[in-house]
Amino acid sequence: MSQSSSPGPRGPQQIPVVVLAGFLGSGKTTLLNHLLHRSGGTRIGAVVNDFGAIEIDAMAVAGALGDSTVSLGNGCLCCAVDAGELDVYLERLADPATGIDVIVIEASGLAEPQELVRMVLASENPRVVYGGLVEVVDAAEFLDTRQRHPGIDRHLAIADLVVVNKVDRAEDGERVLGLVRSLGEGAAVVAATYGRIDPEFLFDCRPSEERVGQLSFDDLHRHDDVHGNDGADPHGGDGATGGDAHEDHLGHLHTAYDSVAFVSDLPMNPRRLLDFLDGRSDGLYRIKGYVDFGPHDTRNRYAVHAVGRFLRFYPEPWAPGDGPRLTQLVLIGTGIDAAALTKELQACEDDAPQADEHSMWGVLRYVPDREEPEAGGPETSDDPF
Ligand SMILES: Nc1nc2c(ncn2[C@@H]2O[C@H](COP(=O)(O)OP(=O)(O)OP(=O)(O)O)[C@@H](O)[C@H]2O)c(=O)[nH]1
Repeated sequence: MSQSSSPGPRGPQQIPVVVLAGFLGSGKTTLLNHLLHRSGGTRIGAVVNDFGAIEIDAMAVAGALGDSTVSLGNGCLCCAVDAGELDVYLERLADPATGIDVIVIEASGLAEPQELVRMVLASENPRVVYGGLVEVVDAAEFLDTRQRHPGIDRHLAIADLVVVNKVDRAEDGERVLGLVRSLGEGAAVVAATYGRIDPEFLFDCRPSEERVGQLSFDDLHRHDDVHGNDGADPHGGDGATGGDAHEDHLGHLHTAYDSVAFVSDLPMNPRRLLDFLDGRSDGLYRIKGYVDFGPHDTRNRYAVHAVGRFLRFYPEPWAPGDGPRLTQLVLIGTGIDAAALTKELQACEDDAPQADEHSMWGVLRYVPDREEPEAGGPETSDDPF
């Protein structure tokens, strides 16, 4: 491999840029929040990329980061943003005045990691250096996801560190770990729940001088055949956010997915929303956002996460600075009908002034025990890291 394909050793003033990738809902935001809470004196800057039109992930990390986070919404970073645009953000975060020690790019769950690596390597900013690729795997969903998208193997093959997350939910965590190890081609593999890994893993996951993850020089300079073919119909979906199958990113995961953004200033009826969620199709793989149940719970908004058949609500008190009380949801899936979904969600709106008794029971069934941290929330104090 040509030496010119690899970043040189980190200079004294250089800030590593770590790419944090992984399929939809695997736990990237949860891991990023863990790092933010547990990184001690290390100051982390984050670039958060949302697939949907509402920047839910950025909302989930912004509280912890303030001005150290920049958000690149509405489309996969791998295609929607060019290297020059990313450079502007890296420049801002790498400014010595920010005091940032490491930058983490949280990719959307449908981004192609090799494209992101390429973009970081293309950065002309002498203050940043590529810091490695971390892939988060959802141990509970991995076997199914891999069946639908065999191209995912390729993502693991170029990773420097693979975090096999959600081992608490996996039926056979050991099998998934073994499989990931065999696909990781030398990457460090670490099991985790709620992304709780030792931050040292990440900040030390810089590749050696000889390699950029498992990417070869040719991989990095060839656009055509590095994407792998996952068998998904690149023209699937109705052409919303993810449907623009451009020649350059034909075969990218996101070309088979569409997203729908739903915003409402009317409260949602909890029973109707639950019926909607319980009846969601398998193609509707990921839902995330915040729900206002109005009179059914005037004190809290509810962060909602659906990943495959997994569903959770996380109540969080409304804060005075939250602005108008809105429901904001992003729905991501294959073969979804945006207009029909919007209509179904509109049918969940409810401006009745009073809550009926027990209306929240269905929702509360999906509120986790206290020890489960919310994707954007604080962690329990007995975390090992
Ligand atoms: N049971 C369990 N749930 C987890 C774990 N890690 C994350 N979750 C939950 O999984 C859901 C999705 O987590 P996120 O961190 O938002 O996932 P993500 O990869 O950022 O999602 P996208 O950005 O949409 O791709 C949330 O409800 C998390 O609380 C885990 O180890 N175990």
